[in-house]
Amino acid sequence: MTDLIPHDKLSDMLPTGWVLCDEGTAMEKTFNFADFAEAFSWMTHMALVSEKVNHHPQMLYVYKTVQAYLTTHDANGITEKDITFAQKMNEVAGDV
Ligand SMILES: C[C@H](O)[C@H](O)[C@H]1CNC2=NC(N)=NC(=O)C2=N1
Repeated sequence: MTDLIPHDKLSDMLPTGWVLCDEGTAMEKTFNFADFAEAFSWMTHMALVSEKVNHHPQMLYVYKTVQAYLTTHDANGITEKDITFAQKMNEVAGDV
């Protein structure tokens, strides 16, 4: 079982652009890409990464904007897995 990160520690651990939501049980970020192809390629890349690490974000796209949402369902809150995955999302997306 992956451990929940204590709520008071969470804010300092969020990667750039990510914010807490759902009463601190999840985190989200909106990515704005140059065009649809960029957005969807990134989503596909992240989907393949999520399969590799067995941790799956929620992603909602509207044309070239993607809202990413992370929580650890098994723990009903935010764990290291979410923080690490969010960092990876930022890294792959670049400065968007
Ligand atoms: C059975 C499977 O390993 C689990 O359901 C994994 C899959 N991907 C997951 N993704 C996320 N975001 N949270 C989980 O708890 C989780 N658990």
